Amino acid sequence: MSLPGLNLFAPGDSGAPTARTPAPRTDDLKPGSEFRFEVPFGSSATIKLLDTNPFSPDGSVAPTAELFGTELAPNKTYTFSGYKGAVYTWHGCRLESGGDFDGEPYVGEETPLTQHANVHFALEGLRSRAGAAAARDGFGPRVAVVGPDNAGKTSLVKTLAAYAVRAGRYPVVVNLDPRQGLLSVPGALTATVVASTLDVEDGGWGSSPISGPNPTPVKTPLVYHFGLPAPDDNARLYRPMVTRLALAATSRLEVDPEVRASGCLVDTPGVISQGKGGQYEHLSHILSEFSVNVLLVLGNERLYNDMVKRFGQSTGDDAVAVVRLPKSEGCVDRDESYMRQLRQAQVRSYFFGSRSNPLSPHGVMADFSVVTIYKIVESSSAFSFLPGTADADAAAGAVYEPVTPSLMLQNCLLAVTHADPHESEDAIRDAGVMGYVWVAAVDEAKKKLRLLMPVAGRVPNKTMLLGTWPEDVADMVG
Ligand SMILES: Nc1ncnc2c1ncn2[C@@H]1O[C@H](COP(=O)(O)OP(=O)(O)OP(=O)(O)O)[C@@H](O)[C@H]1O
Repeated sequence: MSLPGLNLFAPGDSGAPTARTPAPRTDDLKPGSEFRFEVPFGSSATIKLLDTNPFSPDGSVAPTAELFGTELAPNKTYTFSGYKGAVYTWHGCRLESGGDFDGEPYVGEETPLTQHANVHFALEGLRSRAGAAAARDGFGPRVAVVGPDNAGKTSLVKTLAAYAVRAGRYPVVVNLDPRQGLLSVPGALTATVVASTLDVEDGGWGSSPISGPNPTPVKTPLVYHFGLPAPDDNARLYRPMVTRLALAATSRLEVDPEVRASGCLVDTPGVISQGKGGQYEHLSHILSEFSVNVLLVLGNERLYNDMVKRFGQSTGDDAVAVVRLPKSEGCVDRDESYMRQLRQAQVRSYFFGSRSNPLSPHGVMADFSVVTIYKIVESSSAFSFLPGTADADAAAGAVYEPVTPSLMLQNCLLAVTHADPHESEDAIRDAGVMGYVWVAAVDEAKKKLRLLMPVAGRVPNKTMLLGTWPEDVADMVG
């Protein structure tokens, strides 16, 4: 399905077993245990749930297994590449696995899944109450997950979203962490109504509609492009974007009673849980904009105490239930080289899809004169909600600067917004993203850009944004 000459996957990532592939192994998982595994980028490994439960000799209990809340189908082979995760079983199961794992997979018996399931059932209680009160504008739980980097926040959000979908709910899942994308590229902040099964293999969420058929129903995220790695890299941009996403999420909750009763699940960046240099201000902004009433704190006892002191004291409609959950023993620290590969893989899969759902991007030529590009400016100046700060904002400078196309754009990702060319900064910021293009080549002599677009057609006459995050992705087109 790919265009001739385009590399569909990274070199070595063909999906075929390599020469050093060890023989398949089988593992019997006791009820309540999980199979933890890591697969490097450029390799692949498979996992299959066998149709037999060694812990139910009379066959009365069917084997079950799930990956971050989404059930595996028996006898189906799932293929993973550049992945770290765990298959959990409630009732016991036998797994067959093979391929190029990073180290030996192992079975862990200490998992916090029971607590996570209890949180799900508590949220279900709130949703049922909200559903019963839907005629009276009952809102389901608005949940935010906080904790340091690699504490398992995204995994918890994924698990709770998957359980909610299995219970017939339609939660709005919000990603406020620009370090990695959720149904979009890194640098994007997104809100998505998750109404269908999550995809087990492709990063665990599924895909957004771009082109071609899809094995799992697509999800349509609302996207704003922040384009920098951390909220503090431009708080004057981050906070209004959070407000904008919260408005969009709230209006979605308002118009649809089923979404309203399901509530929302908000994933936050680890850095804002550090409490240093006003980081809690970001958190407090997120909680108030999304009217969060359930705050899940992962791992850290000090953070939990801070959260209770700061947010757990209010009563009545503003009350926030602060709940501490243990960090999973399985959570793995991801080093910078892994994170970089993950970002690059997310950008590649935006254009080329995945092994199970390949996509066909299109190359187009565009004149320098038909593109309007702004660079997202890094700025450490603080954001303030105090009155009379317009002058301070003006003194802090622009958040977007016009860019004249040049070789510097080569290999860069550009966010195509809904804003017309030369609209105001606020209009561009609030416009949302219609899609992304990647700059394959720049011909300064002929004043032309060669762009890779996910769909065929002309380059939209809209404002494009260039951030420093994610970094350039080279060699996407062979
Ligand atoms: N039980 C588990 N077993 C194996 N791997 C796991 C488990 N739980 C989470 N992981 C993996 O650990 C890594 C970190 O988890 P996760 O992304 O959920 O953390 P996070 O708090 O969202 O991190 P960050 O804030 O840095 O994005 C991920 O690669 C995830 O797939």
